Amino acid sequence: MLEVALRHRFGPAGFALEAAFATPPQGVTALFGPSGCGKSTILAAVAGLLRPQAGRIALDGTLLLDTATRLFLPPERRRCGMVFQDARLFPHLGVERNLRYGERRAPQDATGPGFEEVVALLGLGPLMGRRVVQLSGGERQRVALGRALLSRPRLLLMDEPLAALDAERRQEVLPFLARLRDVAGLPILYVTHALEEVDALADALVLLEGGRVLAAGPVEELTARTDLPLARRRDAGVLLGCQVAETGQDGLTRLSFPGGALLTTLPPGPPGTKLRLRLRARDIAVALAEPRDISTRNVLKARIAAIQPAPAPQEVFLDLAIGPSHLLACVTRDSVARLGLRPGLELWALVKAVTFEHRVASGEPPAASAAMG
Ligand SMILES: Nc1ncnc2c1ncn2[C@@H]1O[C@H](COP(=O)(O)OP(=O)(O)OP(=O)(O)O)[C@@H](O)[C@H]1O
Repeated sequence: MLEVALRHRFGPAGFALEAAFATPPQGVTALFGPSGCGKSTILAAVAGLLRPQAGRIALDGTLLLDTATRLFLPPERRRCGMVFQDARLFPHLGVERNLRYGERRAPQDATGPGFEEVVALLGLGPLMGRRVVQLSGGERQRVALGRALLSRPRLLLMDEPLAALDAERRQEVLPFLARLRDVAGLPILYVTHALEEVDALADALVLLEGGRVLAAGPVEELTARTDLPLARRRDAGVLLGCQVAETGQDGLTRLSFPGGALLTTLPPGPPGTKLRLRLRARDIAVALAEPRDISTRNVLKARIAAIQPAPAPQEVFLDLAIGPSHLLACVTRDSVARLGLRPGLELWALVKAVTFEHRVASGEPPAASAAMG
């Protein structure tokens, strides 16, 4: 677990950071927020590249920084692997020698995946004989991930590692990042602007604004809250953990979640594959009676748990309970009045589309949208 508590101001009237959060012991914690909210500053402080005016940082109980006792571990003793937006490989060295550089930085007694294992994990075999200039942006990032992992870090810090890539390349690298997350068994602090990356990779989220933490916790929990900036986005909606139940003869795949099931058109993997669905609040409608003779296949029995304000004054969020699971639907206040919607009311939720993200290291395409209409 990484524990971070920081206070820092750049100059008397400059940007002020005051942030505290803790990450789970393994998996990706995304630092998410608008430009200039302090994400990279936090990463720099954790790496030891910035000495904050006040703070304490501990990794699995070991102090990296404690300004109260003037403890400041230099960057090279923190055992943080870093991956930046640009791969920062040594251009004059080939792929293998870049990777070996990482390996040489690993402490003698450190445990972790070996050279061959990392090469296989990140699909680097075919790149081995190449020079850095002969690599695509996505390939460079994969080598940078390998180099970071081979230094056997205790923590990985990633500063927008996909931001410099086009959409196609991002999709190419995402599954490798997911594999690394699942195999490395380390905490990964991951700075991003892209919700798509949060959906695909993050276990926990730290939402930042103006140098402060607005909220921190499991991604599923934070995406279900209507009081956070995430709810103001067009793609606002809950993330729902699902499992592939079966693929029927009709070619539709049944995904089960606690309390219900959804049908999708895309084949998201063999039975048992775990996925995470983003159910956008704008893609969910409600009906008082079970709708018949409509094209929407995903019609779920639900109960209104709460009605909460939405960003637009003429709209609200319905918090819909389906067994133990919750969805958010965005409807107009006019619909609330016309249908007499109120907490406790049972109704039907019509899910018009889902976006799903693979959560398992599989090498399959990580993200896709499926409309079932
Ligand atoms: N060395 C510095 N001196 C003065 N101000 C700084 C310094 N480094 C960063 N800042 C300011 O601190 C604020 C936070 O910067 P930071 O890079 O942490 O934001 P960010 O959330 O990572 O932004 P982005 O998403 O655009 O990369 C910004 O207003 C920036 O201008």
